[in-house]
Amino acid sequence: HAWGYSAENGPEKWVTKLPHRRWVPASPPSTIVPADASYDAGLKPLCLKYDAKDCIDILNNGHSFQVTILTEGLQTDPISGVYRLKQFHFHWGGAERSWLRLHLVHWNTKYPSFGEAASKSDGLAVVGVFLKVNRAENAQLQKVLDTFDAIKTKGTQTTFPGFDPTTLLPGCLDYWTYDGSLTTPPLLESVTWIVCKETISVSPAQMASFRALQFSGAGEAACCMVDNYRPPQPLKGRAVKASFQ
Ligand SMILES: NS(=O)(=O)c1ncc[nH]1
Ligand SMILES: [Zn+2]
Repeated sequence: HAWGYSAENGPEKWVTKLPHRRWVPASPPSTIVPADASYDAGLKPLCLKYDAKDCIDILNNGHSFQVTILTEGLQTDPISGVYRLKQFHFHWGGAERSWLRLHLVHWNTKYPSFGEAASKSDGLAVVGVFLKVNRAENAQLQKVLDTFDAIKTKGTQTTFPGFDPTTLLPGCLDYWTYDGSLTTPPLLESVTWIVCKETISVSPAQMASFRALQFSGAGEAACCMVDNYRPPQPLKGRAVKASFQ
């Protein structure tokens, strides 16, 4: 049966066929990067270019919600080549763990499609941004939250035109980068993780909106969408490089 985040079908049950390198812990930036992160002068600035006209819709897929994009975006240099934004989504904690993470999922356009790229070691690049719960409301993020009534339950979606994902990025794009895997099944080991040092803010009320979404489908017993994240996994000796000193 389908994977999820419950005791029955959650991360402990995600049996992976291949020996997977684990993705590096994505916990609050203060702890995400082990002290052994090393500055790499060869890393160039993260250059994210998206076009608002390419945002098309927003979907509750039963694990998170994702905004699907038509065309490209990312050009950056921990990883040479042009990566195209495919979708972005979030992960967040439950009441006692008020944090959120934004993942902008890109695929390497040297491959014909996301599906092809997803199985290649240089196929995917996910930009991770941490959201910190502060007093300030995030007006850009609110545009995403305003669709939540229409995507409350699994399988619902609505149009979401004209949103520019760069408006969700922090001002400073210093980042850490390391090789890892998708954090959801099939946990493919094809992700170059690019995690921004700087966070963006979200208000407590906005945080509550995320938790009003449901894993469950309409007509099913309501199950709030919280803790939809994979617990941190060990670095397993992989180097984490920093684009900043
Ligand atoms: N959470 S993640 O960014 O690793 C991901 N994207 C697509 C599937 N899983
Ligand atoms: Zn994710």
